[in-house]
Amino acid sequence: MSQIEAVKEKLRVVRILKLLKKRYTYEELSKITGLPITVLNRYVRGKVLPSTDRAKELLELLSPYINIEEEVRRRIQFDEHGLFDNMKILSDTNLMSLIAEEVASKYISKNISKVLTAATDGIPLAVHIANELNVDVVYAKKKKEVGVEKFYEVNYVPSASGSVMTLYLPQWALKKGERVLIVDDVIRSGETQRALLEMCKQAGAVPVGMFFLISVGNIIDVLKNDYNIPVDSLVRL
Ligand SMILES: O=P(O)(O)OC[C@H]1O[C@H](OP(=O)(O)OP(=O)(O)O)[C@H](O)[C@@H]1O
Repeated sequence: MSQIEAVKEKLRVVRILKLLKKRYTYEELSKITGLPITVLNRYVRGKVLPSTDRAKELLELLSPYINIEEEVRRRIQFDEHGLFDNMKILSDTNLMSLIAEEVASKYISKNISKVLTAATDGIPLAVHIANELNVDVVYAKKKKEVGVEKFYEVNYVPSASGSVMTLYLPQWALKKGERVLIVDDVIRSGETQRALLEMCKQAGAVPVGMFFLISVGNIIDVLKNDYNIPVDSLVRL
């Protein structure tokens, strides 16, 4: 294992502990890990990192207690209009990092050169995944910013609106031949995602896969079928 990989593993353990700390007390975590509360507390507060051996041990001991999908599901609470507050998920940088690590491990060998999303809510997840893949992140916006010379532009009809919208991306942001991972927080009708795929087409870029935190209905299977690329979501509603 390289030094960087070892550090990443240690940071992963700290992230897992931080997440578990939201549901378990230090006493409970101490029983699970066999480590004193003071030691666990120092890890959680980022004061020290576990040794390489201890990080491995902790990963094994803690894995049965961690279920990222459940963690996301637990935060989805629908209101009377059938909507939910996704900021309960997107605001948790620790959770986002853990999810991004999993997604990146699937795509790390796929030579991704850009992560592409649509503003606004796709951005936090896209940044975390791009960071893990060590590539840049670009996002299409719903308005034309001044100061940009040329845009890719795609019209689409978002499910809820019933009116035509346009997504804009500066042309410098996506180049011919680039290998693109498309991500977003939620996919419902898939219209936003089809617009992003169309943007890749305009640029001559290659969509390599798609990942969503939450998908509604069977849209994942529809896109997989239509585009013949891996399409996954962490939580299916
Ligand atoms: O699959 P679809 O039916 O296209 O819906 C999914 C899109 O809807 C949400 O964005 P929204 O357009 O609400 O914009 P926002 O991120 O600025 O809230 C979400 O972030 C996705 O981009």
